[in-house]
Amino acid sequence: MAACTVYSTQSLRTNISIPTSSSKTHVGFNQKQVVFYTKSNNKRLNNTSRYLITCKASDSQTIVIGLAADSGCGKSTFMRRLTSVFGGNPDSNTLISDTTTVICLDDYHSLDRTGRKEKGVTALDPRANDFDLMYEQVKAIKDGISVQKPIYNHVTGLLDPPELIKPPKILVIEGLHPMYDSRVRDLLDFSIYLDISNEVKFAWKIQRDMAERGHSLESIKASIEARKPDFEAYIDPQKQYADAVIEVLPTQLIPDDNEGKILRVRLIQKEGVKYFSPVYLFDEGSTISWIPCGRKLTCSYPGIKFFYGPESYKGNEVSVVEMDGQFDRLDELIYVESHLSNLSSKFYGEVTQQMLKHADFPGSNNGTGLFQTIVGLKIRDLFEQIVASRAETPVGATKA
Ligand SMILES: Nc1ncnc2c1ncn2[C@@H]1O[C@H](COP(=O)(O)OP(=O)(O)OP(=O)(O)O)[C@@H](O)[C@H]1O
Ligand SMILES: O=C(CO)[C@H](O)[C@H](O)COP(=O)(O)O
Repeated sequence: MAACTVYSTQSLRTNISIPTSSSKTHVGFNQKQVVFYTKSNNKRLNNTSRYLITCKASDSQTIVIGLAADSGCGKSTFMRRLTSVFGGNPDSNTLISDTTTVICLDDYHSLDRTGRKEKGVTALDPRANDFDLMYEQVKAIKDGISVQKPIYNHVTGLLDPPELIKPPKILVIEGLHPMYDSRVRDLLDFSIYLDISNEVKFAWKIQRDMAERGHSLESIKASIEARKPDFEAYIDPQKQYADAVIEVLPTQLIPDDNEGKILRVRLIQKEGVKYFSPVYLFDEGSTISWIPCGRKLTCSYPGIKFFYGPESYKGNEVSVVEMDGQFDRLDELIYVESHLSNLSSKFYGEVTQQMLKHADFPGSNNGTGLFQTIVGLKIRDLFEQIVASRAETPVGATKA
């Protein structure tokens, strides 16, 4: 239950307050109203109009983060970095730390694998997903109410019996459609889109699905092609709504490179988002190109190039930090970190420390790992700011 203070309306000015669990009553919540029960026999009390309930939202509201990307685009890797920033265990299967719970939106597939096949729709098609249930459950969790969430089983292609999800401090909803439905989108306190270009997606898919899942090159190509129209219609447009986009492109340092190993990664940060202040290089608002290679940073061919500047993105004002190339020595990242500002780190060198801690994660030697780590710190900062602001102002005042 949320920690709420119950005031008698007649005696507000005389400062008489009844705590949430007084000797005679305790307070319950359903989705619409506050309900009083007697303690002795848990009987509902109807005549509660004399009371005014004031709840501090910090105690009762979950912060919701949306992470959108196509399958195989690094969502799990990003979640492991985020969990680690919050002090959780990034190697746990459930990715649940004391603070964060991650829900994979595949669990809201309304059609199982056979159902999709019969109807001739992909999992990316909104018709294969239950947005009403997604909205109701995310809203309930945000309001502090536990839900029985369905589970989509990727091994069997069927829906398993549901599992209980209790409201955490931070809920991350990750998957194909966190920003597709406007009702769900409006519940998000912050949103991220991982935008992996087709060339790079292909290289990653081959690496994973051939090496780890035994798929053939032809089948991987066919699956990417089959998903393309729905990806473009339903997934890609969500990036216009994202507060931060991590865009992953082939390098520009090697002319006509098509290996997809060296990456140019752009962190696109929306301006004017509450509790989110974009990271910048050297001088906020300026436009800068920087090649840090030299005495303080070892760079083998083709080197490393940074860029920072303002841009317009999908009709929004954004600022972009870009890194092309990869680090030879990860400990030297501290040199780059010292030139970045507004990182929301707790101490000098925290970004480098996080990157070194997970040096074995994919992308740790390039901009994907660097920017995922920075966005993780930004989410922690956003969370701390929201909690602090709620602690200052009790935002809910309800007459029962
Ligand atoms: N930054 C990266 N650099 C290189 N390869 C990467 C990177 N991120 C992910 N990959 C590759 O892509 C694969 C998929 O990554 P990950 O499991 O994090 O993606 P996902 O979006 O969670 O996938 P799915 O939705 O299919 O479970 C990894 O096994 C790895 O091969
Ligand atoms: O795009 C996806 C998100 O992960 C999957 O393809 C979708 O969830 C369907 O899963 P499966 O192929 O295991 O039936």
